[in-house]
Amino acid sequence: MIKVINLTKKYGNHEVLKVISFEVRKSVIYGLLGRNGAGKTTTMNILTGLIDYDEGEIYIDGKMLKRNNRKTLNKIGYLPENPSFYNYMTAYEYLYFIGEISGIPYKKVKMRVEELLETVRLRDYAKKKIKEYSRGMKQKLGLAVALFNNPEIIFLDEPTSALDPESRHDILNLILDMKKNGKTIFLSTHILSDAERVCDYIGILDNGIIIFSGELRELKQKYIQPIYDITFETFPQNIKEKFNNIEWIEGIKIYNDKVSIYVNDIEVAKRNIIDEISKLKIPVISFQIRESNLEDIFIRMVKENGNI
Ligand SMILES: Nc1ncnc2c1ncn2[C@@H]1O[C@H](COP(=O)(O)OP(=O)(O)OP(=O)(O)O)[C@@H](O)[C@H]1O
Repeated sequence: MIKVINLTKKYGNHEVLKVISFEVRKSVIYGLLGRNGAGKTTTMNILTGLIDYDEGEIYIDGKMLKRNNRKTLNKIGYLPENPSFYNYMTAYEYLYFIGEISGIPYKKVKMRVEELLETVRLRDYAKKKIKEYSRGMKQKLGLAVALFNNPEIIFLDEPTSALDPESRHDILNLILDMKKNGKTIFLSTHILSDAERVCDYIGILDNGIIIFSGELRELKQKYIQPIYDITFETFPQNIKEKFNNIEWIEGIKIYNDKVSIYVNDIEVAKRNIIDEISKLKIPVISFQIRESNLEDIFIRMVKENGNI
């Protein structure tokens, strides 16, 4: 559905996209991951025809984006990171306005507005002024706008960032519904747990290149690694220093009193970990083993790419 070949983009001397290639199949959710400033929004803006690129080729549903702009862009809906609306309008008025500027006959606009309010579950708030909307409601309205022309591909830039957990949950469910309806969804995010929940495919953008593009399942299988999560009663001073030279420990991550120990030889670890922890002489509150999640894998891959 989307094919990007050797795409490059510079701002002055800053090579934001050094050379990136990836493919997105029809009716899947593809998540583009990267740290702040990695070039996610730049990629989105290029793929939605908002900004130009330097070199490379982009195909949307088999048609080259540059040569066939208007026709190709009709297949696309876009929800930018910070959508702006006319805040003095109600959602009804705003969607009617979008219908009018899209050149759709009035009767059809009315039907479409009703449908969309239902789809994004805003019907009960449709007569409220947008300025009174929460961020989550504004995102839903943004989704309705992106869906207005019934596009085949929907681009969502950081759709859940800055939302509270309940609104995030709502938006993720709407994204899953869109996939069920056959849409192809290309989203960018740095909330890795959200990507893990909804994405079938993942692209990791780092230092101007795509260091992985493929199935999330495949990525998790490739990077499967046991991790011990341990919560201590007090901050474990010097744990890094003490555990650094242990061969079967690959890395340690500390968040306050919680420590994650990444292990490369589980059999040796099972026999030795309790011993090593007891040497610290700090009371342990909880102790469990788990497999790596997308966040663990992301950090490891970016580290291997030389950026941490
Ligand atoms: N119009 C511009 N002119 C010059 N530099 C720009 C421009 N837009 C973006 N950049 C730079 O390009 C890099 C990539 O920016 P981009 O917004 O694409 O990153 P991002 O991955 O979306 O980050 P974030 O998660 O913070 O939104 C950044 O270093 C940014 O400062």
